[in-house]
Amino acid sequence: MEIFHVSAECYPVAKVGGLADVVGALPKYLNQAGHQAKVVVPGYDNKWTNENEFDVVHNGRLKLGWFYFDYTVLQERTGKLGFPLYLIAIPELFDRPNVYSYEDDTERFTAFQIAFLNWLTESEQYPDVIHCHDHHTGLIPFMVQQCFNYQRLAHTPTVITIHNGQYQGWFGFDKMHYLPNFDLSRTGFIEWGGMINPLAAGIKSAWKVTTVSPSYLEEISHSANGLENLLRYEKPKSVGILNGIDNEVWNPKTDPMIEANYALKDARKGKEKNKAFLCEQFGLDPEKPLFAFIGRLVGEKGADLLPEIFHNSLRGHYQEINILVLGSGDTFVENQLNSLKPYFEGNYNAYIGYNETLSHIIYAGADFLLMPSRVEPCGLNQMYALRYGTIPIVRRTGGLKDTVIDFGDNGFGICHDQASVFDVNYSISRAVGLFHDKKKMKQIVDYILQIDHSWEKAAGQYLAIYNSLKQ
Ligand SMILES: Nc1ncnc2c1ncn2[C@@H]1O[C@H](COP(=O)(O)OP(=O)(O)O[C@H]2O[C@H](CO)[C@@H](O)[C@H](O)[C@H]2O)[C@@H](O)[C@H]1O
Repeated sequence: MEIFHVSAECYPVAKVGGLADVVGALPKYLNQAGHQAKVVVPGYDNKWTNENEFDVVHNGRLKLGWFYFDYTVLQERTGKLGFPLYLIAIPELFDRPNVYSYEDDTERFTAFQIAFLNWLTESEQYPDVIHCHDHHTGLIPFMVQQCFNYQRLAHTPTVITIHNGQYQGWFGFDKMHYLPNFDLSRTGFIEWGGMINPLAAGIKSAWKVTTVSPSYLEEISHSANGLENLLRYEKPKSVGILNGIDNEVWNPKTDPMIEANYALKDARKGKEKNKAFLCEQFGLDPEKPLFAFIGRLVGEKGADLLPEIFHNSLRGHYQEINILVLGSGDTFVENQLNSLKPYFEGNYNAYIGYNETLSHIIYAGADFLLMPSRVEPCGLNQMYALRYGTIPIVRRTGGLKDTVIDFGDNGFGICHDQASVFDVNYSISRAVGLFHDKKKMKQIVDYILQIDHSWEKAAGQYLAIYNSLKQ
């Protein structure tokens, strides 16, 4: 079966968060299962693109409202990612280093989607499935079905995966002329709440909707940033599939980014070496439990709670614990996290920014990983933590609820119900107790190192969906 995955991100080509990890892994596993899964992302002007080689496979021109843009489709030459990778280069819109947060993001991602469909129709490619990811590609299922230019693709099954329903890509009807012509009586398919809503358009028009965990599918029928009623209505065509992780990239035995590699039998030593490295880099004490947070510093992740949580725990367990943060996002939170440093020197540090290598070393060297998320559609960090023998401390929500069981319930993690300062401080206190129970700690670490969250299972569930859509 031939499947095109279309996305704004793909690891290692362009990564902002977990979307990239999924799009960089799932297609590889689909190919290993004997299918032809391909990935299409915009051609950004970033390090990865500049360091790799491509062949031009198509040149075209697209119309966006009153403007015309030339675009080129480039194919990565070696196939080393485990899937054919195509970049759609639209120099005026994507020749920039970052993935998002430009004023013309609406124009950029609408043009990207049009270019993708133009390319398929002009080169007469008819895949078995087009799989879209998040709102940046949510207009594709609509355009395939409704735009006159793409009539020949009208019967191609489309799937949309919601990685994060908070962001929907809204824009006004003053930009409706960006879309290629369609029967205006179908305008309802792109509208939600008086705006053009690309995520809603994807949900309405795609043949199947998937969310990245079963619990998240339940949650979004009552909390989805305005899309609750739509998601409830579309529930019969929706499925929750828990993400996997790329066991080749995230493998403590072979990971080239960490200080010392390890497996089950030498996990204690290996983790100690990584912890020692981190503690030296960040002026922390390797004898004390190390708590870490990795992620985007935004409300969904509970990042605004972190400064108070850290302040309370560092005072309550005075000089007994270490805390290390890696993240970027809300400037106010970034400043607050930085401003804690002088008060708790030797026990607390923060790296404000994005650093892939450091994230791997933290998963390997920390004892506990904090995830006080308000919303967590799946969450990959807790699965990476488990893979590296680090105990996750999570709020029971979305995918966190589906993947972590409290050690008090014969499980292996620490769970709390509220995204509140009190709940997290209490969980940290429980973790300190656990850390000093060496026997229990070893038993849990040995157990979690053997949990398998690889993509094989989830890839099989996606294949079952694709097969059910076969014409
Ligand atoms: N400062 C930093 N430096 C280095 N690495 C950093 C970093 N900040 C984040 N990361 C990395 O980015 C990824 C984050 O993935 P998540 O799944 O936790 O969240 P995200 O909210 O981006 O994804 C959304 O999509 C994914 C995929 O479906 C869902 O799991 C999730 O719940 C949903 O919110 C991890 O690989 C993490 O290590």
